[in-house]
Amino acid sequence: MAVYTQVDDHTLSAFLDMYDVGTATSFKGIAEGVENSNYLLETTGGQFILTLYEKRANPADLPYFLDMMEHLAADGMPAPLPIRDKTGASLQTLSGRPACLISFLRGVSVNHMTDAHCAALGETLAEMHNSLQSYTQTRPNDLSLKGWQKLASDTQNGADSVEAGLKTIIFNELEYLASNWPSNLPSGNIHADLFPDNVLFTGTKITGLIDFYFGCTDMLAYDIAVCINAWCFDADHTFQATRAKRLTEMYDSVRRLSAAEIDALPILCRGAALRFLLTRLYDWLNPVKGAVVRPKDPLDYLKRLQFHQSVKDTASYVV
Ligand SMILES: Nc1ncnc2c1ncn2[C@@H]1O[C@H](COP(=O)(O)OP(=O)(O)OP(=O)(O)O)[C@@H](O)[C@H]1O
Ligand SMILES: N[C@@H](CCO)C(=O)O
Repeated sequence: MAVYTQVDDHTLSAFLDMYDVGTATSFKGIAEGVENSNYLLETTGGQFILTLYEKRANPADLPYFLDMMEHLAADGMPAPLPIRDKTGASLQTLSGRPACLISFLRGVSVNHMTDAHCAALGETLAEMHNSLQSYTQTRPNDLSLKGWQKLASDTQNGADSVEAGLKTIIFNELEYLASNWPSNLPSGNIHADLFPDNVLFTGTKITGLIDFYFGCTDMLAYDIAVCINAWCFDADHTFQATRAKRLTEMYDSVRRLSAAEIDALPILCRGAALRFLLTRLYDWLNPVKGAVVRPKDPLDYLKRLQFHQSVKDTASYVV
């Protein structure tokens, strides 16, 4: 359960006094998520999510994430709106942690992804990228090549205990990516972790994009590659080409993909697969003491990586 920091009623009421949101009528910890403590809060003024940022969040990055959400929400995108307190600040301190109140978004995340969900995702992702063109803050992607190299070193002693030969696979892939990683593709601010649990749907309409805490400045097409990995494989790790094609087709209908971006999709998908393989491997080998949440299986992303390595041309991903 992702509630690491408990907030008592007295502390909550003093916190809410700083805002114009009324008084609490319901306050419950949310079980999903692993990074931060999240509460669902209902007040006489509406429904909100209260997040307390835990140790892995770098406080210096929080204004970038919150302003990104605010920019998107102000532009009509289905992103949470950080609520400003009576002094105009959206970042606060609560129970010794940086904390923020954001608007509650309706919708449910899907476990069974369909072509229609992926089409909606492609369209919304492109709209988000277009909107973020006018978001002027930047944040380097610390989970790109350099970050992967560090994670590979940090996990090299344990990798083969998870799967024989995994260490060699990781280092060979890193060498390939380091020599071939694209550098001249259109870039901007991206979500970088738009997994199904971070997208809320009502039917096949997207009503929420959440969890912007890996947001960063990188190649826009890398965000598509993250989504292809997260949305276009079945539970048995079989690639679902039609889903990927609907995703890229609808993306392209909103923001035209250049030939260079399309050509780069196979390598970007390899990089994105390695990113989640490495972070999951690190978490698998370094479980947090007392955590109830089970680490996610790194090998899901080894299978995706191996699929992308086998791809001969971009026809697998685009119409
Ligand atoms: N604005 C929102 N509107 C509705 N529900 C939300 C909102 N923000 C978060 N949630 C709910 O809280 C849960 C956890 O949120 P989030 O994914 O941001 O947490 P996290 O600890 O950063 O998770 P992760 O492990 O995915 O990084 C979500 O799965 C969702 O159920
Ligand atoms: N979405 C990630 C966790 C947060 O980065 C994963 O499934 O591995």
